[in-house]
Amino acid sequence: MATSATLTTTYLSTFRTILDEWNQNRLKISPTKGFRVPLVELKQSPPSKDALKDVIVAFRTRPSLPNEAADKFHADPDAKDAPVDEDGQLPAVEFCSGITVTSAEPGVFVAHVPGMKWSGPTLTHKPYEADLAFGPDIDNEEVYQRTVVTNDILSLALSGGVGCILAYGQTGSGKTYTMESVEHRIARDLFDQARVVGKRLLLAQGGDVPAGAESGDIFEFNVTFLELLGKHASDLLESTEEVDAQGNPVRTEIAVREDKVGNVRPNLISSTLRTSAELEELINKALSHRRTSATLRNATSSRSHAMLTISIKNTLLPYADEGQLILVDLAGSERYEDSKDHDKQRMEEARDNNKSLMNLKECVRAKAKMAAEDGFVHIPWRSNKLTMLLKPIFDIESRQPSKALIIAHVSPHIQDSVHSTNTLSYAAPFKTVPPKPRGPAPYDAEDPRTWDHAKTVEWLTTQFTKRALKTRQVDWNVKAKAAKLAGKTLKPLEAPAPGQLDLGVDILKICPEGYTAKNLGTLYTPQFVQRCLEARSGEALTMDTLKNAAVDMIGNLFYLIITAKSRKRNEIMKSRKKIAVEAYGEAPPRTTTEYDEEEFLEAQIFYGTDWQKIIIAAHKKYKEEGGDWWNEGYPKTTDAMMDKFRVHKAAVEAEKAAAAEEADE
Ligand SMILES: Nc1ncnc2c1ncn2[C@@H]1O[C@H](COP(=O)(O)OP(=O)(O)OP(=O)(O)O)[C@@H](O)[C@H]1O
Repeated sequence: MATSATLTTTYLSTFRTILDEWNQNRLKISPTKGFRVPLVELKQSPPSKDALKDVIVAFRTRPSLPNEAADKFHADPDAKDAPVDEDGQLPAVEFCSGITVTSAEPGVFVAHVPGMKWSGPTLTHKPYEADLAFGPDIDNEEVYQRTVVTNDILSLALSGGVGCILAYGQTGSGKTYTMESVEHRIARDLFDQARVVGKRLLLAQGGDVPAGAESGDIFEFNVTFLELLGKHASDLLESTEEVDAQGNPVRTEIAVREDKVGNVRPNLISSTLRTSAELEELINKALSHRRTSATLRNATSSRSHAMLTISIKNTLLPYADEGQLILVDLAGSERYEDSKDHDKQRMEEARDNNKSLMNLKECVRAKAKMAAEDGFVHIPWRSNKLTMLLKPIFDIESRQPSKALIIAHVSPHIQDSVHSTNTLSYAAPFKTVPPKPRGPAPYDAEDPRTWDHAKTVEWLTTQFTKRALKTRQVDWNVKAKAAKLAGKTLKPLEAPAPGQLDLGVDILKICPEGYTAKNLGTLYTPQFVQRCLEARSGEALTMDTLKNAAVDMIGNLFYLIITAKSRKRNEIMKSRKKIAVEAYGEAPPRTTTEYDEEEFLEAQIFYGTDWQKIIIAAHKKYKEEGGDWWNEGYPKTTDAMMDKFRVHKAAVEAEKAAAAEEADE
C-alpha cells in the first residue's frame, strides 16, 4: 500500500522536498504560534479560560531517538524506484518529520501523510486541533506545568474533586515517558501543596487544632496501582515469583464491578502514605512490576493499561467526599492488524484494548460535550472495565467536581504518520469551547442555579435555623435529663422570638452581596466549609457542629443542582418531541410498538442529534414517495431505531453480565 512505512522510506527524498516546500510556504503566511504565556510567567498569570474546562486535550510528540530511523525503517530493495547509492546499496534511513507543530496554544499538529498517485508520491497535510501542543523540544517539567499545574489538578483532588490524567498513543510514542514524569512530579508536589491547604483550613478553624495537625498534615493519602491487561485486572503492588508460559508474572485476578451502593472499588492493596519519598518508592515498585512484552512496534511496549489512584481524605472533614487523582498510562493504541503476528492470547488482548480505548473515547467525548453545552449527555461508562474504573469522572450523578486531561502522543516519524492521524483524530474531538456565558436563567424555586442573592440568603438562613433549633433542642434534652435525675423539672423549651435565634454564623459572610447559590455551587466542599468557619459568630455552634453542618449544606445544594439538571434533561427531551410535532403539523399517532417513556428517552439520548436527522430523512422520503407518514413511515422509522437501540443495550448488558460472572469466578 502506498502509505506503508516501507514505501515512505523508499520515496523519502521526494517527501522531504515536498515537506520543505510546504513548510516554507506555510511560514510565509504565518509564523509558528507559541504558548500564550511564557513558562516563567505561568505561575503569576491568572488561569486561562481553558482551565475552566472539564476536559483538556494536549498533543505531544517526542524527538527522534539516536539511530531510530535507521534501525526501525528500511526501504524495500525490490520497490520500484527504490533509492540506491552509487554502489547499488540502499542508503541509511535518515529521520524525516511526520509532524509539524504550527501552534502551541491553541495546539495544532499537522500530520504529513504520504500517499501514491499515478503521477508519483504525494503528501497530504492534515491539521488537528487541541488545547495545547507540545513539540519535541518541550521537556517534561514544562508539560507538567502547562497541564497539571495550570489546570490546578492537585488542588482539585485536595478539595474533594477528581483529577484524571490519561496518556494515549501508539506504542513507542512516549506515553510512559510522560506519565512517569507526571507521577514523579505529583509525588514531589502533592504533599507540600496538601500542607498549604491544610494550614489554611486549620487557620479558619481557629483554636480547635487536632493534636499533631499543626503542620497542616490533615490529609490521609491511600494509593493503589491496578493493571488492566485485556479483560483481566490485577494488582501491580502484589509481588509474585510465579510466571506463566509467556513469562508474565501470575497475579490474582481482581474483580471490577459496582458494589451495592454503586461504587467501583476493586479490592486492591492500599498503602497509606505520608511523604513524597514513600509515594516515589511505591511508584517505582509498581512500575517495575508492570508487564511489558514485545510487539511489532517496540521491544518493551506496554500492552496493558496501568492505573495509579491516589485517594485523598481530609481528616478535618471526615464526611466530605474523598478527592482522587487517577493517572492512567493507556495501552498502545496500534491497530488490531499490527498484532496479527502474535499468538491468540495477545490478539485477544489487542482486541480488548482497542475496544476499551473506543469506549473511553465515547465517554470522554460525551463528558466534554456535556460540559461545553451545560446539558445532559448519555455517558456509557458501564460498557467496559476501563471506563467503569473511571466512573468518578464519568458518572453524571456524582456530586464531585472532576477534570480529565488527555495527552495524546504521536511518533515524530513520517513512516508512522498513518498511526499519528489515528491518534490525533481520536483525541482532537475532545477539544471543546468552554460554555458561553448566558444571561440569567428564569427563576425556578427548585433550581439553585436561578436563585438571586436574597433567595440564597433565605435558603442558607433556613438551613442554619433548622440546625440551630436542633442544637438548642439537643442541649435542652441533656439538661432536662440531668434535672430529672436531680428530681427537678426543667422549664419547657420555648420557641425563640422572631429574629432572636442565634444561628451561630454571619450568613452575609458566607454569601456576601452579589453572591448567589450558583457561585456557592462552584465551591469545593472544603472551600465552603472554610467560608462557614470564617463566618462563625458567637458560641451557638461549636466548630465541629458547624463543620458537619457545612458539609451537609453544600451536599444538599449540590443535590438540588443535580436534581434540577436531571429535570431539565427530561424537559429538553419532551420539548424535542414537541418541536417534532410542530414541525410535522400534527400530533404523532401511537407507534406500532408501545414504548416505555424512559426507554424512549434513553434511546433518544443514545442517538443524540442523529435521532432528528434520521426522522427528517425518513419524512422527506415519505413525502417524496407519497407514503402515509404518520400511520406508516413514522412508526416504522422509530421502531427500527428502537430495535437498533435495544440490540445495543442488550449487548452492553450481556457484556456487563459476562464481566460480573467472570469477576465472580
Ligand atoms: N519527549 C521525549 N524526549 C526524549 N525521549 C523520549 C520522549 N518521549 C519518549 N522518549 C523515549 O522514547 C522511547 C519510547 O517511549 P515510551 O516507552 O514512553 O513509549 P510508550 O508510548 O509508553 O510505549 P509503550 O506503549 O510501548 O509503553 C523511550 O526510550 C523514551 O525514553
